[in-house]
Amino acid sequence: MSRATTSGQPTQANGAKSDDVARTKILLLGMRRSGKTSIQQVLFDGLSPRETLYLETTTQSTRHLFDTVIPLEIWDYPGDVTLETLDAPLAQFSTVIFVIDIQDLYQQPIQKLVDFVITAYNEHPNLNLEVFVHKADVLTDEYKIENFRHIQARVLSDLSYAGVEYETIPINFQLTSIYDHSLHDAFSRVLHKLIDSLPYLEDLLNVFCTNSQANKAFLFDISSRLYVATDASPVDPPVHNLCSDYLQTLNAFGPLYKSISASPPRVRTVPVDSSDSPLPSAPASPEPHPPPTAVSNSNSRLASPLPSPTAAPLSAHQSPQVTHQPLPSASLPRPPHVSHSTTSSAAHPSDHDAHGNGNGHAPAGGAKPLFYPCAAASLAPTAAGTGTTLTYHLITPKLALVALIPTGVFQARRGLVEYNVVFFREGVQEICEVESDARKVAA
Ligand SMILES: Nc1nc2c(ncn2[C@@H]2O[C@H](COP(=O)(O)OP(=O)(O)OP(=O)(O)O)[C@@H](O)[C@H]2O)c(=O)[nH]1
Repeated sequence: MSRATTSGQPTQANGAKSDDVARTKILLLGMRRSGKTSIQQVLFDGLSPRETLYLETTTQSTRHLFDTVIPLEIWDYPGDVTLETLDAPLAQFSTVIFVIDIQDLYQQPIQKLVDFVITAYNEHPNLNLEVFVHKADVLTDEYKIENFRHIQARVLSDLSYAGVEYETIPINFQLTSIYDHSLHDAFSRVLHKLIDSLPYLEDLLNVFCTNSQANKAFLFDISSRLYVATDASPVDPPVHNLCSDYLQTLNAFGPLYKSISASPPRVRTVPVDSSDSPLPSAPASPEPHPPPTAVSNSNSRLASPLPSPTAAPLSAHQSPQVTHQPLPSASLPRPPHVSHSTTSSAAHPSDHDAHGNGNGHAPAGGAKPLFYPCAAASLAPTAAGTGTTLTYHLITPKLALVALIPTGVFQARRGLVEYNVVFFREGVQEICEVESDARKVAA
C-alpha cells in the first residue's frame, strides 16, 4: 500500500487544511459528466443524490480529505485530463477509480479507459485499478447487466489486443449508482484493499459474531456509511442495504435529540431502543424503561465483571454474572455533544472533532451531529422471540458496529451482547490508535 502525504497544488474542495498525517490517496478519473464529483460528494460530503444535478463541471483538480480508520485523500480531476496531463505523479496514489457512464458504449470512452490502464500499468504496476460502471440506475436490470458485460469484455479484449502482458492486469469492475446502495458497497470494497489492519478488524468481528450468536456484523464509518470491515460470512446485498438504511435513519434522527446535560459522557437524551417498532420509525420511539440516560443505559446492561484487557469475551453459551456496574467512561467513545444551538457546537471544538472532522471540514450529512451510543430495532414480531434484531453500537466517534442478532438471543442475553461489544470496542480503539500513530508525519 502506498501512503502519500498531502502534496501537489490542487484546490481543496472542503476547505480542509493540510495536516501532518500520511494519507492514502485515491484518484477519480473518467470522461466529462461521468459522475466523478457526484460520487465524491455523495459519499463524503453528505450531498443528496438529487442535488448532484446542480453540480458544476470540474475545471481544476480538487482534493477532499476524509478521516475514517485510515486518513484518505480523494482527488477529483476534470474529465479531459489524461495521465500525461496529470499534475501529480501517479506513484503517490494507492488506487485509481475510473468512472465510466454505463451508456458510454462508444469507442472513445472505452479507448480512453484502455489507454489509461496501459499507461498506469507501465508506470505503476502495483496500482489498484478499479472501474466503476456508473449510473446503473438509468437502465433496466436486463440492459444494465448487458452493458456492464459489454464494457468489461471490450476493455479486456482491447487490452489483450494491445499486448499479451496487459491481458493479466488485475482490474476490478463494479456496477454503481448514487441512487442506491451499490456505490457504498463498491467504495467499501475499494477501501478494504487499503486498510492494512483489515484482518485484525475482521477477526474482532468474527469473534463478536461467534460469541454473540450474531448472523452478520459490519463496522461502519458513520458519516459516509462505508463499511470498513465485516465478518467472514458473505455480504448479502439486502442485509448490507438494511444495515446501511438503519444507520442512515439514525444519522438523520440524531440531531433531533438534544443534550440536556452539559457534561459528556453522561449525556441525558431519549434513548433509541425500539425493539417492538418496525423500521424506519425505530429512532423516534423512546424505550419505556430504563431511565433515559443514553450512556448509562448502555452501561447498565453490561454483564459483570467489567472486562479487563486480559479477560476474554463470553460466548452466548456461557452465563455471565450480572451485577450492574457502570463502565469507566474512558472505555466508551465520548458521545458528541448535541445541541441545536450553533453557538454551543462552536463552543466545543473537541466535540466537533469527535464527528470525524479533525481537519476542520464539514461533516458528511450536512454538518449534522451524530449522537446515538446504542440502539436496536426488531425486524419481525417478537411475540415468540423469533425474528431478528438490528443492533447499533457506537465504537469510536467515527465508527459504529451494526449487527444482526436473533431476537431470542438478544432478548435473553442482551447483557452478554453488550459485554462483548466492550471487548470489540477496546480492540478497535487499539487498532485505530496504532493506525493513527503509524501515520503521523514528523513536522
Ligand atoms: N442517473 C444518474 N445520474 C448520475 C449519477 N451520478 C452522477 N449523475 C449525474 O451525472 C451528472 C454529472 O455528474 P458530475 O458528478 O458533475 O460528473 P463529473 O464526472 O464530475 O463531471 P466533470 O466535472 O465534467 O468531469 C450530474 O447531473 C449528476 O446528477 C448516477 O449514479 N445516476
